[in-house]
Amino acid sequence: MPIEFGVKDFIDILLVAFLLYYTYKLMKASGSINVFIGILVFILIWLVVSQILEMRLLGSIFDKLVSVGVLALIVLFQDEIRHFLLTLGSHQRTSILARFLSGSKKEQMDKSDIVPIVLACLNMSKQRIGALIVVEKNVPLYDTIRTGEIIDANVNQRLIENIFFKNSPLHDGAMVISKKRIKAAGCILPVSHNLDIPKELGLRHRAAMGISQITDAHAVIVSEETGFISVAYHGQFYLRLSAEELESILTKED
Ligand SMILES: Nc1ncnc2c1ncn2[C@@H]1O[C@H](COP(=O)(O)OP(=O)(O)OP(=O)(O)O)[C@@H](O)[C@H]1O
Repeated sequence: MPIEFGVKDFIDILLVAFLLYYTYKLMKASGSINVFIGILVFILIWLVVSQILEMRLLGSIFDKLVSVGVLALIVLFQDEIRHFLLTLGSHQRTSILARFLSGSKKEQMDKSDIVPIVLACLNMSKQRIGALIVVEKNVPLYDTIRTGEIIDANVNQRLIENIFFKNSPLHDGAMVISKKRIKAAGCILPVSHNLDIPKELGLRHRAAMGISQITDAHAVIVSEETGFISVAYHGQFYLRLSAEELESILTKED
C-alpha cells in the first residue's frame, strides 16, 4: 500500500517537533531534563515492546502505565504546564483578548514610574541593601500579592528605599509593583529549582528567576552581598546592570 504524504502530514510533524522542542526547553529551564530523557526512553521501550516485538503481557502492563502516566505527568509538571499556558496567554496578541475577558485595562509603566525604581535600586546598590522588586506586565500577580502586606501607594523612590531598609518590618521578601502602584511588600515568590543557576546566586536570585519563569514580570534584584543590580525576565538573568541598562530593560515592550 503506497504511503500518502501531504502538506497536512508535514505540518503535523512540524508541530510535534515544535511541541517536543518546547517541552525540552521548559524542562531544561526547570532543571528536570533527566525526567524528559527518562520519558523519551520509556516511550521508546514501550513502542519496541508493544508495536515491534508485540509482547502482549509486558505490552499491556506498559499500556496501563502510560494511561496512568499522563495523569502523573500533569501532577509532576504542573508548574511547567502552567508556565506554558501563561506564556500563551501573556503573548502580546492574546493579551488583548485576556484583558478584554478579565475587563482590566492595560496600564503601561511610563518613564515617571520607572525612574523612581531605577534610582532606588542605584541607591540601595551603593549602600549594599538587598532588594527584590517584581514589576507586573500582562500576567496578573494576584497570587503573589496575597502572600505579602498590601501597601497600594504611588511608585516613589523614598518609599521603595524605606521598605527595603534593613530594620524595616517589610524588608524581607519581594515588593510587587502592579498597574503603576506599589501593591505589596514582603511577598513570597516561588523559588526556581533550575540547576544551571550559578551557585554564588542565592535565594533572592532564585526567587526572582522563579517568578520570571511562570509569569512575564520583570524581577529586579539588588544584591546585598555585592551591590550588583540584576533582572530576571522570561527565565533569563541580565546580570550586573548599570542604571541605564536597567531603565532600558524595564521600558522595553515584549
Ligand atoms: N522565596 C522568596 N520570596 C521572596 N523573597 C525571598 C525568597 N527567598 C529569599 N528571599 C529574600 O532573599 C533574602 C535572602 O537572600 P540570599 O542572601 O539567600 O540571596 P542572594 O541571592 O545571595 O542575595 P544577596 O546577593 O543579596 O545575598 C531573604 O532575606 C529574603 O528577603
